[in-house]
Amino acid sequence: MSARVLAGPPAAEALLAQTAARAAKLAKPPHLTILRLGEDPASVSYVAGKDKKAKETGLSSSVEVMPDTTTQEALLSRIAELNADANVNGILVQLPLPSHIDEEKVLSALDPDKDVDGFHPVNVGRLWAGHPHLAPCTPVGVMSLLSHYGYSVAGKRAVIVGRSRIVGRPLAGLLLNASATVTVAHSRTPNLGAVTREADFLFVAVGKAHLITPDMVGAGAVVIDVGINRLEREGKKARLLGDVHPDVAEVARALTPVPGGVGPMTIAQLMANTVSAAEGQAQLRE
Ligand SMILES: Nc1nc(=O)c2c([nH]1)NC[C@@H]1CN(c3ccc(C(=O)N[C@@H](CCC(=O)O)C(=O)O)cc3)C=[N+]21
Repeated sequence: MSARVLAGPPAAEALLAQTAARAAKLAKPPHLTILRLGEDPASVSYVAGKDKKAKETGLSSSVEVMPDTTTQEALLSRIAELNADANVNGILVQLPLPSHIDEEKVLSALDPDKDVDGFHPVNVGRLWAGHPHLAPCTPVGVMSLLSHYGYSVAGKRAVIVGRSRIVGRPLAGLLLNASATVTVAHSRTPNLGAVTREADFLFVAVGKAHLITPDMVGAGAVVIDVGINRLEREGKKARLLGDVHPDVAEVARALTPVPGGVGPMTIAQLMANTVSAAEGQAQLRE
């Protein structure tokens, strides 16, 4: 048996088409401002991808690059200006930030209604209270990938490996809101395989290449691989490896590939969140 491949691009295209239609109904195209500090190559490439996709989706976007020596004070004051600018609907501060900057402070400084990453404590609270407005792009993208391929998690056992702010934690909230029975495993979980084998839906977001091997997956599980591990190669493009070993395809019912699985959904969901932010702001003005 070989698992069904849950490809990201077709699901992302469907979400982008819906998002473009919503954007077109607004008085003007929603605007996303992306702040990037420094020249980390992965950040340069991700930010360029987001900017390009925004424009392809009929949104307006701009990228502001600040030096990696930017002080926290200067960054916070730019964020305050963007918060106050009625022409800016969404703000994204590309992570990771340079080590002299307090990430929590920066993320908490965003206007929660412009926080398209969904990392602000108000948005975390909305998610866990069961009524999300802007929730983190990767986990929301995972939920829409599942529904695109016809899967419902209601009443099913969902196991998440990883408890990050960006993926594990918010995914737990979303799955709970969708009526799954949710377990969050992490680096201190003893006998991880015994926990993951119980999953009907297994989500892995740890950042350890090929952590999940076939013996850790129950027959017929749906496996979502959120890991992106860069394997640098001499003189060649880095190879991307997931957190799930490809041989898991021999036991799982369905599996997302890396690359070409969850990654494209993250970007598509960022566009959807930008439109949601603009819609929310238009309602507040009514
Ligand atoms: N404030 C903030 N918000 C983010 O959402 C955010 C961030 N910072 N920092 C970095 C991570 C990473 N991230 C990805 C987005 C798309 C792909 C993606 O499209 N990946 C492709 C392959 C891309 C490639 O070839 O490198 C794929 O998996 O098929 C991956 C990773 C968003 N992030």
